Amino acid sequence: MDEELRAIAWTGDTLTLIDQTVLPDRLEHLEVREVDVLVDAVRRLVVRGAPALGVAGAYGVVLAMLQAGREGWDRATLEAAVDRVREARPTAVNLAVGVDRVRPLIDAGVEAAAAEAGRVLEEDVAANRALGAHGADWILARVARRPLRILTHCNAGALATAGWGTALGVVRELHARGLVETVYVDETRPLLQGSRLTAWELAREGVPHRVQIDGAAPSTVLRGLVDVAIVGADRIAANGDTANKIGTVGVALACADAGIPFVVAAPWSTVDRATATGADIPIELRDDAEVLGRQGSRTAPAASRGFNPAFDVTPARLVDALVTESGVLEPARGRVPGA
Ligand SMILES: CSC[C@H]1O[C@H](OP(=O)(O)O)[C@H](O)[C@@H]1O
Repeated sequence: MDEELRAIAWTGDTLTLIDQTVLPDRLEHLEVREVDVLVDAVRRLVVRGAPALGVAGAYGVVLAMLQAGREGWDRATLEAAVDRVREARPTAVNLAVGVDRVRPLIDAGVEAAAAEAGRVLEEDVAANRALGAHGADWILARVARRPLRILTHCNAGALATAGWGTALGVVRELHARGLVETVYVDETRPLLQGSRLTAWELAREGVPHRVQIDGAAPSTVLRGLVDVAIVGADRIAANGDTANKIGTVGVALACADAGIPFVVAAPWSTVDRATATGADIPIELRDDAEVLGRQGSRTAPAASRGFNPAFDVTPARLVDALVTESGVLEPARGRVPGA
């Protein structure tokens, strides 16, 4: 494996994104200099994952400032453009957090705003490295100090963050210690972030893994084939309820029934104390076509409609560990962010 994987980078006036819609077939980059190109990239999941969206939001403010200077926007036009970035996807709280980190610096100028956005990026990489170690330590202390069989859902890796990853940050740390036997990777329909992105990250680094259909996950857990499940998060409420990719709560229910740890790995930037419970987390409803296919490749009759919530909410009582950069909370035991 060559240099560390970075999904998002800033070079002076351009945000360079790995285009995650064409992985694993092609590694291509999208260079973004305009706000509405970034908004489209967020909505199409060219860039995706809560922490990565936080960085995109932060630099989205800088892009808006630069475009305002090029095109002579007034302040209202600039603020409306920043709002479009902030509202591009509703569930991952990091997008709004990233915008709100940089927006107050609009009057301070592009250099100051870009410097703050750079801090958002580097803070996330540092947080992921730290939470990876905390998560590995917590798991090894509670499961066993031997190579482990892990299950993960969706992609919470370097591609979903500024670098290293959250759930995959814990996996990378365990792998570095020689303590990963295999990773069961849920393919994660409909957009296949697991089979396309997580498997790509693990394969390029030689981490043993097997891709499974989402529907296999509860059975794999209940058959005793998994020692621990580790997932990311898009928004964590004050009571510890956690929004993550659709299909996550099924994994958590199986883990609870099987008595194995269900671990959420996320930086504090994903915790939203202003959201009291999971019932208050906005769940993104995406296009039917992602579920049903489009003309010529439909997976259901033309008369069928789809139902495509992109996230679900796992209640805190099912979250054995919330792994952050400053340590591990245990929501299932009542140790929650808002306590
Ligand atoms: C480290 S956050 C990853 C998180 O974000 C993903 O959602 P999406 O691919 O729609 O941006 C998924 O929920 C992951 O767990």
